Amino acid sequence: MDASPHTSMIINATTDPGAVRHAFRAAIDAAVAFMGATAPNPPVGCALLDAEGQILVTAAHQRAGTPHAEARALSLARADGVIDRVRTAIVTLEPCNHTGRTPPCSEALRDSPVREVWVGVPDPHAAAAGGMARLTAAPDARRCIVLRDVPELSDLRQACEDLIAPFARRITDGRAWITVKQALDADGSMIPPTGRTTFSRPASLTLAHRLRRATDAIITGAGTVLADHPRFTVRHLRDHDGRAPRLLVLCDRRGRVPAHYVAEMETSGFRVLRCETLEAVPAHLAAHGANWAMIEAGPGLLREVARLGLWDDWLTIRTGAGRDMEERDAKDRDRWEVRHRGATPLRLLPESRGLIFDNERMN
Ligand SMILES: Nc1nc(O)c(N)c(N[C@@H]2O[C@H](COP(=O)(O)O)[C@@H](O)[C@H]2O)n1
Repeated sequence: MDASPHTSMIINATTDPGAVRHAFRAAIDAAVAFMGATAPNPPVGCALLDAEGQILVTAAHQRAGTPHAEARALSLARADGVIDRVRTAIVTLEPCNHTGRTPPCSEALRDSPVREVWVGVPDPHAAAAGGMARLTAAPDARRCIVLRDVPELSDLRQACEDLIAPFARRITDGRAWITVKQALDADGSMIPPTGRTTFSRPASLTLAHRLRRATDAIITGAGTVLADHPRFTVRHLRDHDGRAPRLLVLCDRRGRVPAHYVAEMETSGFRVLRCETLEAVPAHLAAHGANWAMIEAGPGLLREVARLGLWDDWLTIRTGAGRDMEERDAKDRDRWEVRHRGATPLRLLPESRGLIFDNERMN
C-alpha cells in the first residue's frame, strides 16, 4: 500500500506503539460515549500524551456547535496545567481545517506544543478535511501518521472507520446509515406471548436501548404504533444529557397514526417526520442531519426494507424461547446475529462487542 502523501512512516514516529494503541482505545471509547449526541457531526475522540506516552487528557466531541474533540482536549490540558507537557495527539478523525460552527482544529494543534499527530481516518467531508496537509506544511511542520499506513494497528483503523461509518455515508451518499433491529422467538415470531411486552433477555434489552441511545433517528410503521403505542425511550441505561431532539420517522402512507400520538412524541423530545415512501427515508433523514437511524417496526415494514435493500446492518436478536415462556431453559441464551457490509458502528456498542463475535460470553 502506498504511504499517504502527508505522512511520515511509523519508523519516524517518536511515540511508543504500545502507548499509541492504548491511547487510541481511550480516544475511541471517549467518542463512543457520545454516539447519538453529535449529529450532524460525527463522534470523535482525542487523547493527548506526554513525551513518555502517558495519557494526560482524553476528550470527545459532545454536540454540534460545541468544541471539537481536539479543541476540548487542548483546553482541558490548559485547565489542568499540563499543556506544556503535551507532545502527541491521538485523534480518531483527521483534524478539521475549516471554520464551520467552530474554528479549525489544525490551527489549534499548531498553536500547541503537540509535535506528533496520529489520525485514525481521513475526514470524508471535503469542506472540513485538509488538517493533515495543514499540520505537515512548513514552516513548523508537525509529524502526522495516519493509521492506514500502519498495518499493525489495522484493528484500530477499523474501529475509527466504524465510528464514522454513518457520518461518512451521509456525507458521501446523502443517505443516513440504517440499522434494523429485530427480535424473533424460537418459532420465528416477532410477537410476544399474550400478557408480555417482550421475550428478550435483559442483556438484549440493554443492547436495544444502547442502540436507541447511539442513533440519531428511529424509523417505525403505522402498524407498530397502532399495536404497541411505543415511546422509544432510552431505558436500562442513561440517555445523553441535553441531546438535540431525536427524529422519529413515521411510515404511514394511509394516515392511520392519530394526531395525539404525534403530539405525545413531540412533547417527549422527538421531532416527528412523515415519509410517503420508504425509499425516500434514508435521504430524507440525511437532509435533516441524521447520520444513523434504527428501524423498530413490524414484519410488514421489515419485509419492504429487505425487498428494497434499504439497510446497512441487520441485527437479529433470537431468543431460545418458543411460544411457551415457562418451558424456557434457564441456561437458554438469546443469540445476536448481525449481517452487515464492511464497517459497522454496531461493533462499537459495548454490549454488542462481545456477543457479535462470541455469543457464549454474554447473557
Ligand atoms: N477532527 C474533528 N474533530 C471533531 O471533534 C469533529 N466534530 C470534526 N468534525 C468535522 O468538522 C465538521 C463540522 O465542523 P463544525 O462543528 O461545524 O465546526 C464535520 O462535518 C466534520 O467534517 N472533526
